[in-house]
Amino acid sequence: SDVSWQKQAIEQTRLNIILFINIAIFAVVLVLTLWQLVKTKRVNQHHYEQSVLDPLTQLFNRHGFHQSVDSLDNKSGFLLIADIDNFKSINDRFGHNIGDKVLHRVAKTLKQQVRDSDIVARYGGEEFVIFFPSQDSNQLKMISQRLICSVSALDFSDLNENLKQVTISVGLDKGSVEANHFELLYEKADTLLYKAKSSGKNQFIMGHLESASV
Ligand SMILES: Nc1nc2c(ncn2[C@@H]2O[C@H](COP(=O)(O)OP(=O)(O)OP(=O)(O)O)[C@@H](O)[C@H]2O)c(=O)[nH]1
Repeated sequence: SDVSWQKQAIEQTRLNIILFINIAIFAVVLVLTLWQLVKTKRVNQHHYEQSVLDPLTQLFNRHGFHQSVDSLDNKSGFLLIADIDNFKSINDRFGHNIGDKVLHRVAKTLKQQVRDSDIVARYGGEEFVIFFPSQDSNQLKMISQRLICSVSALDFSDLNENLKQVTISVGLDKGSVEANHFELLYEKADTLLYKAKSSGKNQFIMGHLESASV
C-alpha cells in the first residue's frame, strides 16, 4: 500500500542519513589521525636535528659527528681538523656578532668544498672536524689546499671594512674512527694542527707525509 511504501521510504532515508554521518565521522577521525601522525613526525625530526646539529652553522655538532661516523661501514680514512686562525682577536676587534658570522661563513665554505659522503662537524668553538672515508693521500692534500685557499679567499668586507681576511690552519692524519681508535687519531691530527699553527698558520700539515703550505 501507499502508507507502507512511504514508511519504507522514510526508513531508507533515515538509514542513509546514519550511513552518511558514520562515513563523515570516519573521514574526520582519519584526517585527524593522519594530521597528528605528521605532526609527531615533524616534532621528532626537529628534536633529532636539535640534538645532532650545531644551531649556528647547521653542521653536525660533536654528538652528530660521532653518530654519523658510528653508522659508517668503512671506518678508516682521514681525519682533518681545521681551526680558524686568531679567532680570539677577530672577536675582540669586531665583536662576537661578527665572530659568529665569520664562523657561519667558514662552516658553509668547508661544507661546500667537500663531498656529501664526507662528514663535516663543528667540533668545538672555532674548530671544525671532517672525516673523509678515503685512503687517497694525494687527493686529501689537494682538498686540504683547497679548503685553506677557499677560506682565505672569502670576502668579509661587508661585515667590517677592516676585516680583510680570515685563515684556517689544518692538521690531518690517516687512521680509524672506530670508537676505541678515535681518540688516538684525533690526538695525531690535533698535534699536526698545533704544528701548522706554530709554524706560521694558514697552512696544513698531513701525518706520515711531507708538509705543504700556502
Ligand atoms: N663569536 C664566537 N666566538 C667563539 C665561539 N666559540 C668560541 N669562540 C671564541 O674563539 C676564541 C678561540 O680563541 P683561541 O683558542 O685562543 O685561539 P685563536 O685566537 O683562534 O688563536 P689560534 O688558534 O692560535 O690561531 C675564543 O676567544 C672563544 O671565545 C662562538 O660560538 N662564537
